[in-house]
Formats: sequence, structure tokens, C-alpha cells
Amino acid sequence: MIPLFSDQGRMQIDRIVRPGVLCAFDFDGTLSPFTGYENASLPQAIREKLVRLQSMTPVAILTGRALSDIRARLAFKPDYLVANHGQEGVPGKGKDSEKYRGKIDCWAQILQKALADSVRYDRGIRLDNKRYSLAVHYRKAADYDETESVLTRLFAEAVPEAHVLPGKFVYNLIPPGGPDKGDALLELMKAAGSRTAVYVGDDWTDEDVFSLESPDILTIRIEKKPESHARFYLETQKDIARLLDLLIDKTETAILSENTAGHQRKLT
Ligand SMILES: O=P(O)(O)OC[C@H]1O[C@H](O[C@H]2O[C@H](CO)[C@@H](O)[C@H](O)[C@H]2O)[C@H](O)[C@@H](O)[C@@H]1O
Repeated sequence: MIPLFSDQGRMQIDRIVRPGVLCAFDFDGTLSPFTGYENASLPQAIREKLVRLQSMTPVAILTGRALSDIRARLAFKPDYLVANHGQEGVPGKGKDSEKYRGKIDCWAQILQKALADSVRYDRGIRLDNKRYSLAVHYRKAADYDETESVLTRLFAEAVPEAHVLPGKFVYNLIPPGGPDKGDALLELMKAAGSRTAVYVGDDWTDEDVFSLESPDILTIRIEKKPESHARFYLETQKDIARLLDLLIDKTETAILSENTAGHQRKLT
């Protein structure tokens, strides 16, 4: 992985950022710092930068949260808002996820019943039914290793069909064969008519975008992790502000130089 704020990183930004570039971001741990279970929100300074960027080029947010949950946390309307790891909000794909709703409710019932056994399962485990996917949080569990091992066993036995994706103190349970963030990003590029995209994420579900390994998609991970498929990284989540400033500056320059070139073509 290469630091984004390096000569190589800046060269890639110059190559990818052109008029119409799709700028896409994960939410928790990327635009918003990790907090606790309930109170994550978009910092005001980051919101202002996103709004500025959006005035020049399409902006998308791709999150594991439900659409109903993420809207209020953003307090601005991006061009595209994809939720539930790609199950909600992809233009033209809304109906596809409906068929999974019954299955998700059924998994939730089975797991809720099992987790009520407080001898076997830590009281700090919390199940979140997001209608199109489930999140099983264990940030408040006493012993993380033990909790990970009992939960992994539970999923294999009780909901073997679920596609289980680990996250930061969370397991995401996704319908088999459903779309992921990678599929969603490609659809958004089509919908926006963007030939290039920048994607910033921090977690396992973002690997579905990082693994696309397309020369037209600049992939950036929050924090270096050798096994990640992202090409570039930011040292810490706080660097997202600096990255947004850079994207704003480069997008502005790209638009200006295209306008100048267009003007000169008209004159000749
Ligand atoms: O795709 P994302 O936008 O990164 O969403 C992934 C999950 O984010 C939320 O959980 C995470 O954030 C919590 C608040 O900071 C934190 O306490 C938890 O440990 C993290 O896993 C959200 O609650 C989940 O539904 C999302 O799947």
C-alpha cells in the first residue's frame, strides 16, 4: 500500500480527478470517526467540504447502515446514498432487495432467541435488524476473542445461508447472492456517467470495492493494512479532511482547465 499523500498518490489523484469524477465514501470510520453504538454523525466541517465538492462533481456515500438510519446522520443530501452494504439506494435496483426481507426477519428471530441465553452469549451483544441485512454488534462484550468464536459458531449452525462479513466489533449478515458495495459503485458510475471514481473506506465490506482493482477507480483505505486490496491509504481517519480539500482543489482545477480548453477550441 502507498501513502496517498506522496508523489505517487498525487500523480494518481491528478490522473483520476477529471470533470465528472464520482467521489464515493464509506460512512462509519471514514467520514465519521468511531464513537459508540448510537451517536455517530457527520462532523460539520466534513459536511461543508462534501457540499462544496458536490457543487462540482457527483458525491456518493455507501454505508452498511440502513437508509432510514443514515439520512439523519448526514444532514445533507449526497447525489447517491447507498445503504445496507449495497442492498438499498442503488438506482433501478430497489426491488431486487425486497425478496430478501422475509429471510432477514427470519434470521433475526432465530438469532434473537439464541442470544437470549445469557449463559452462552455475552449481554453486551446487540442485534440490529436493518431489514435488508443484520448487524450483530459486540463492542460492549467483555471478551472479544471468546465472543467472536461463539458468534461464528452460532451463525454457522443457526443461519448457515447468511453471508457473514466481519467489521469493527460487528458481524454483518447479508443475503447470499445479494449485491455488495463493489457492485453498487459500478452501478453508480454508470448512473452518474462517470468514467473515473475515487473510493475511500476503512473496513471489510469496503474490500468489495477495493478488490475491483480497476485502473479507473482510485481506492483509498483509512489506515494501512497490508492485506487490504486498496492501493493507497491515509494514516488516520482525521486525514479525511485533508483529502477532501485536495479533491475540491483538483476538481476545481480540472473543470477550469476543461473550460479553458473548450473556449480555445471555439476560438480556433
Ligand atoms: O459501512 P459503514 O458506513 O462503515 O457502516 C458499517 C457499520 O457501521 C455501524 O457500526 C459501526 O459504527 C458504530 C458507531 O461508531 C460502532 O460502535 C460499531 O462498532 C461499528 O461496527 C453500524 O451500526 C452498522 O450497522 C454498520 O454495518
